[in-house]
Amino acid sequence: RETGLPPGPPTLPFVGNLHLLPTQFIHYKVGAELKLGSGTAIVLTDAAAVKELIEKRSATTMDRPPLHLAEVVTQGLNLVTLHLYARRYKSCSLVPLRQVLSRYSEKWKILRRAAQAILTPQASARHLPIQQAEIIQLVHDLLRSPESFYTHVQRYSNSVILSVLYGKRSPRFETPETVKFFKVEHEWTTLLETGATPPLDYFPFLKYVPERWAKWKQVSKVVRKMQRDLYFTLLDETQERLRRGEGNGSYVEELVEKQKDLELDREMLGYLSGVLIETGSETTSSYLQSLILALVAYPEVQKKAHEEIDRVVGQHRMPRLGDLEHLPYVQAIALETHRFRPMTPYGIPHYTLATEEYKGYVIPKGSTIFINACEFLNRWELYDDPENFNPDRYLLTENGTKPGVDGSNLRPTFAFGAGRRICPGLHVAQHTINLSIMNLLWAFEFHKAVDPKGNPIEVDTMDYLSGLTAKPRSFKCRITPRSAEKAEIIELEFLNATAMLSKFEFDLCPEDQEYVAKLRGLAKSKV
Ligand code: HEM
Repeated sequence: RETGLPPGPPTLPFVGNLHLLPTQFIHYKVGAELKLGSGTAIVLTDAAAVKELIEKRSATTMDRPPLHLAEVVTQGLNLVTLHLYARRYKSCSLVPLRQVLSRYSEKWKILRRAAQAILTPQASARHLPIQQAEIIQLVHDLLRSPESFYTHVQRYSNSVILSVLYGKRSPRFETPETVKFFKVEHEWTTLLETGATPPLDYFPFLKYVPERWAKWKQVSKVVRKMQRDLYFTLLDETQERLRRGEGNGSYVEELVEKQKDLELDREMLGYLSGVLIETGSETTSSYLQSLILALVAYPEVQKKAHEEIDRVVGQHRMPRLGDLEHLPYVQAIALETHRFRPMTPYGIPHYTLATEEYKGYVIPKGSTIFINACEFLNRWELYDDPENFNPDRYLLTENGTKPGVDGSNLRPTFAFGAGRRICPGLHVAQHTINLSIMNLLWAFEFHKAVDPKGNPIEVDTMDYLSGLTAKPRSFKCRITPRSAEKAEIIELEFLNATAMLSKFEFDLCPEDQEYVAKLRGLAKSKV
């Protein structure tokens, strides 16, 4: 360990602290500075440090660490992982380094600029009608088969994002696009898991092991093919519909129309939109699964939310986004869920483009920076009883901190990252989240499931899957409609939503067509 670095645990020869990188609950296990192979990783556990280093000094901390697998699989076109120094060109004497660097940062700028097109609140608002119709299907699905809530939520998040991006929805969890997405996502995240491949980014010579001995190279090719098949089929279908004059205002249509101005070639267009499905789908569904888990574990929170929603929205109609400003407790639930179980507990790592100095410590150029949100969002000095799911804290102070404590370095949007890499899907995600919380709590009570002897089955709010995003392991719960009148309203609203949903039901496979027709027929017979 070089002098001047922040303190960290003892290192082993060659690997440094690589062996300490846990695969599960990473956020509870590591401290301030780690040596990863010959590289350095800094773990920020303080909101002031995030504000200073990731926001104010964003120009030098905006990069992502090199991820050779992403290079191989997406050939430098994954906006999330795009590393501005393309290592594979570094030693190439034919192309001057500066030219290569500027080509890469140019590519990132182009992709990011195009992604900003859905970042603005105005642009996101355009997609509200389909988001509003999709939440009605989720509520209807939960009414019909509440035991499948885990996959209903996954279908819903995936369908919202496919509708927003490509104008094409998924009415079932078994809809071919959704099945393909989950298959690709599974293969891709398995490949990226710590330990699944040799540490290629810390020991670059491993990249040159011939394919017959490096299974990861074969798997990478398969994943690349699967991703391209999904991304480019969806892109081609959207372009074809646009040519037929059957556009419905999706994000990709807008990109296609502005393709020249945005300087996007076909490859960039395909990957940009594809990567947005990847980032937008499971983040939102994991958030909603965490929310349901917390609601089951904390019935008193539901009670308060029910009282507020009944007072503002009443019994006779479903909530709309416009109700949100009159529902401070619901807004507090949204924030508390982000604090209680941040979706990316360790953020998505940043990487320094230049050496920085912070509070007397040196952060060398080329350091990976993790934001340990989970640690500082659970600090006893800042929060009252932080291990408790208690939305009331956000009614007392803006950032949920104890009254009298300085919480000015925190921000309610921290869950979406910070600086120049802040999540571009923030507004789309917040609309989905807010519509979901209001409607789920208007319609249902979430209880513990009971075993055959009638005893409640406890839920464990710490039982999460391994990985860099926080997804609760599948759990059991009982979801019941709050009244017979509400159940009837849900059937009626589901029928009324047909007009909007069917605008997004292009080229459905015969099974999907049969499914939506049957579902709507059933709803008709009930109203
Ligand atoms: C609950 C929902 C979501 C959460 C909590 C979330 C959180 C995050 C976080 C923490 C980052 C890293 C920011 C940083 O590096 O500082 C990020 C990046 C990103 N998110 Fe989200 N996100 C969500 C939903 C979405 C949605 C719906 C989309 C797309 C429509 C999206 C697209 C992206 C993209 C493309 C990036 C990479 C940006 C870049 O590297 O320049 N996210 N998100």
